[in-house]
Parts: sequence; C-alpha cells; structure tokens
Amino acid sequence: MKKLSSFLKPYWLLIILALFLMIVELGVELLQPLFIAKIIDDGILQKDLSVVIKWGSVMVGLSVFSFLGGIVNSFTASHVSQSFGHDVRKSLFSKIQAFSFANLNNIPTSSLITRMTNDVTQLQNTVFMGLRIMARAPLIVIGGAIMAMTVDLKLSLVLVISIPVLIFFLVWVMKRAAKLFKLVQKKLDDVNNVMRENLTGMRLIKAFLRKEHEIGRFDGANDELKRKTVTSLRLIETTMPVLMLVMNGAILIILWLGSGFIETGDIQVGEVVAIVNYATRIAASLSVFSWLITVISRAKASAERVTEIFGTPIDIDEGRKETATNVLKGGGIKFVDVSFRYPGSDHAVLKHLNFTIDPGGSLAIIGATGSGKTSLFQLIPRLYETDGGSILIDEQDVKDIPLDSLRKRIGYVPQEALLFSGTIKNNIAWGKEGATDEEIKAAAMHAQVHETVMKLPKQYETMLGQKGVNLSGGQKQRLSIARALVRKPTILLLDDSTSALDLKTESKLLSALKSYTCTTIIITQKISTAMEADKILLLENGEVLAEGKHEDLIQSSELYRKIVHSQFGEEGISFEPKNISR
Ligand SMILES: Nc1ncnc2c1ncn2[C@@H]1O[C@H](COP(=O)(O)OP(=O)(O)OP(=O)(O)O)[C@@H](O)[C@H]1O
Repeated sequence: MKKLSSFLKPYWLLIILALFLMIVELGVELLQPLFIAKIIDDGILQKDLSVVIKWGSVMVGLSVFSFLGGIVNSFTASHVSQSFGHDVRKSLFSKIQAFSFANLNNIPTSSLITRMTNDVTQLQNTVFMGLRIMARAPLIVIGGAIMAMTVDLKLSLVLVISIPVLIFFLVWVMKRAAKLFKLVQKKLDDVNNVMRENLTGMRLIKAFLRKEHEIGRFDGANDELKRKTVTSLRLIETTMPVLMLVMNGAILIILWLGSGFIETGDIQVGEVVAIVNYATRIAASLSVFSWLITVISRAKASAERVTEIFGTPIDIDEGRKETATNVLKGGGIKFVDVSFRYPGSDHAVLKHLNFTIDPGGSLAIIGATGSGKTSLFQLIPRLYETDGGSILIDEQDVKDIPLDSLRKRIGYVPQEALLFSGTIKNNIAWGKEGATDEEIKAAAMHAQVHETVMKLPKQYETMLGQKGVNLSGGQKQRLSIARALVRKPTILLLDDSTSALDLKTESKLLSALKSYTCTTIIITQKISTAMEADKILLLENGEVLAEGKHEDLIQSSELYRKIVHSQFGEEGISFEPKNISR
C-alpha cells in the first residue's frame, strides 16, 4: 500500500488544491441550513423582507463560488487520477519485464493482464472519487452532526447516537466485501484466461470443431464471475435499507421531540428545520456510502493484487557490472555437471550434463521429445537458473556475467517463431537496436528470407499481423532467424528453428551461417542438419547418452544408428558429413 501511495507523491500540490476545493464546496453545503434557519426565523416569521434578500443573496453567491470550485476540483481530480493510473501501469510493466520465468510461472499471464488493466482502473477511479467526492460523504456526516449540535445540543443527540452505530455497521460490511471482491477479481482472471487461450488458438478450435466446447468453457468462467459478483453486491445492497431505516427513524424522532420543544419555547421552528435539514443531508451522504463501499472494497482488493506484483522479489541475480574481463569474446561453452529442475517441480529435467563447445564451433542436439533440449537452451541466457553445476562461457560462470551483456551477445531463435505486429523490417530490426537497412537486408539474405520479402507488395515495409500479410510457418521461422542474425551474436541458439524448411533452403541457410563467427547450438530432429555440426549430442531423459561426430556416433550409439536408419534407411549409415566448422 505504501508503494501505491508513493505514486501520488509527485502530484501532492494538485491533491491539496483538489481537497481544499472540496472542503470549500462542503463548507458552503453545511452553511446552507443555517442561512435557511435565519431566513425563516428572522425574515419570514418576523416579516422582514430585507433579511430574506440579504441571506438569500449570500446563499446564491456562495453557491456560484462553490459551483466554480467544483469544476476546478473535477479537472484536478481527473488529472491526478489519470496520471496515477498511467504511472502505476508503467511501473508494473517495467517490473514484469524484469520478472524471471520462475516469477512468471507463479502469476498466470491472464492475471497479470487483469492486474495491469482492470485492477489499475479500479484504483484510478478510487483516486478520482477520493479527490472529488469520497471524502465529502464522511465530512458531511461529521460536519453535519457538529453543525446540528451548534444549533441545538439536546435535539442533536439523536444524530450523535445513531451515526456511530451506522458507521460501525458500514465498516463491518466493507471488510467482508473486500474479501469477496478479491474473489471477483480472481474470477475475472479466469474469464480473461479463457478468452486469451481461445483467441490465440482460434485456428485449432475451428479445425477441431471445438466451438461448442469453448463456448461451454467460457460460459462456465463467465457464470462463476457473475455468481461471485452478485454475492458481493448482495452484501452491499443490504446497507442501503439499513441506513434509510435508521436515518428516517432518527428524523421522525427529531420531528416528534422538536415539536415538543417548540411548544415549551426551548427551540424555534427554523432551528428544528435546520436540524432536520442536516439529518437529511447526513442520510443522503450515508446512502452514498453504500456505493462508496463497493468502490473502496474493490479498490482494496485491487490494491492488494497490484502490490503483490511490486512486492514480488526478482529471483534472478543481474550479475556484476560489465568489465573488460567479463565481456564475451569467442563464445566457447562448457557445461560442468549441470542439473536442472523447473521451479516448484520435483522432476529433474537435466541430470549432470558435461560437454564443451569450442569458441566459434557448432553443436547439434538430438533427442526425443521431452528429453530436455529446450530446457538446456534456456539455461544459457539464464532464462532459468541451474540447480547444480555451472555453465561457463569463455571460462566465466554465466552467473558472473552481467545479465544484459550475456543476453546481448546471444541470438536465440525459439521453437515457435514469434513475430510482433509491425513491418517486416521492424521485426528483424527488433533483434538489434539501431540496425541499419544494410544489416537488416544481410541478415534476411543469410536467413534465406530476402527473396520472399522482395516478392511482397511493400517488401520490407509490409505490415505483419491482422492488417498485413500472414506468413507461412517456414517464412516466420526464417524471419526469426534473421532477427537473431542481425545481432551478429557471439552465441547462436537455434531451437528446432529449421523444422519447417525444405532440405534445399535449410542447406543454403546452414551454409550462410558459416560467414558468422559465432558458436552455434542447433536443436534438430533431422540427421542431415545435425551432420553439418562439429559435434552431435544425443540427449535422452535429461542425460547425455552419446557425444561425438556423426561417424563416431554411428559406431558407438545404437540409438543414433536407429535414428539414422529411420530417416535414411541402410544407406544413411554410410553418409559423409560436410562439416560446417569454422
Ligand atoms: N515450464 C515448465 N515447467 C515444468 N516442467 C516443464 C516446463 N517446461 C518443460 N517442462 C518439462 O521438462 C521436460 C523437458 O522439456 P523440454 O521442453 O526441455 O523438452 P524438449 O526436449 O525440448 O522437447 P521437444 O522436442 O518436444 O521440444 C519435459 O518433461 C517437460 O514436461
């Protein structure tokens, strides 16, 4: 909560202005019943028109002043609340960017989206209400009671007794409602999650005719959201009748006691009217409370969810500062007894891996699905931390290399090509800030995508995504490779990134990679691709089963022979590798 209030600090002057103007409005409102009492008692009952005109003019003048103050207050409250929302969203976004994968595993993506959007909006609205009207209601209640007491203490005791009882009841409702609204926000996460999965998997859903199933899944989540929201609102709706019952009862008692006091001459008619007027204003303000309780309870739930993100410790050490000694040079990689399990899992995905790749060398990793190939890749740029052992690059432990300078020198092409909305040029340039047109073109040529791009209507300026061209799987893969190549990486990691390419294009691409002086690791299912590397690593169940050149593995590994046989038949066993080592 402290963290959230710090976002208001830069706007403290505007906040004071807004609160001051709100108090001015409030003051005018609280003075009105006194003026009315004066007009009745000294003007109408005494038949003195000048008193009526004098206090009537004061009332009109103050009302105009209060109206203008209200407008300025509204502008100020809008500015402060929108700026607050903007700053919180910005800060949340930066924090999420710094999250490790382990952090991201703990809070689902859909929940992060709801927190950044809906929860921040709830908070933003609460800040606006806080500056515009929220403080008005309690101040009118307290101020109204005090003013009523100044008019007549005896008669005001009715208000002094009933108001604390009501406030106690409201606080109880608010505490319960905050818990319920936290569940509502959780259910909103679930609706967003179904929506996100549905929209990203639309092709699959249509192809598998799973529309009805998806509608059912959405209905389930949507019904749950409705159920929880209705339960929360029902609790809040009980406040209004209770408030009205108590306050109308209080007004009746004031009128009944007041008429007795008028008869005994203890009080004047105008004074009873003024106290009833204060009681009516207090009742109206208390009725605003039932609505404010919804706002505050929701904001409390949202504030907890937003502060949870700010309070999440980033469980990845950024490493030391970049110095002349820890800058990556050749990119030689050494795995020393590396073991790994995903955070929160008991299952060891990688077990005691040991292997070396010379600077500028190449390694192909082959292994069954689920054998741990992608997991191994993710350890190199430290997307996850190792559980045991160490990974050395240029003889330095990756944990000692500053995270930024480590990742800056790695070109990572993930298994699923991910492109962003924007032009082809921007998508390639995304790999290197400030990449020149020549660099972009060279990377595209080496990735074997230049010719395809040149055939598009706007070539490198073609928009990708919903309003532009949608590329084929192989074209997307090649664009992702171009994005990694434009960095001129020291280490290139290709995670099955050539799977959708035909043999000819893939062979051209692998030949083009020779012009890059980088250490390359390529995960592949194809023996023809693996054969091009200096060394092949056969991975099974997270362990290195065999390691060596193609011809060595043919001799030493039964499994490798079986894979070769399955892809090329008997002839494959006598294949000659064309080495791509540099
Ligand atoms: N985020 C995760 N959390 C927990 N376990 C995971 C996670 N990602 C992968 N795994 C598990 O780790 C193991 C290795 O997965 P990995 O993706 O590294 O295999 P792979 O060899 O790359 O498979 P494929 O060839 O199918 O891509 C699998 O058993 C998988 O279930």
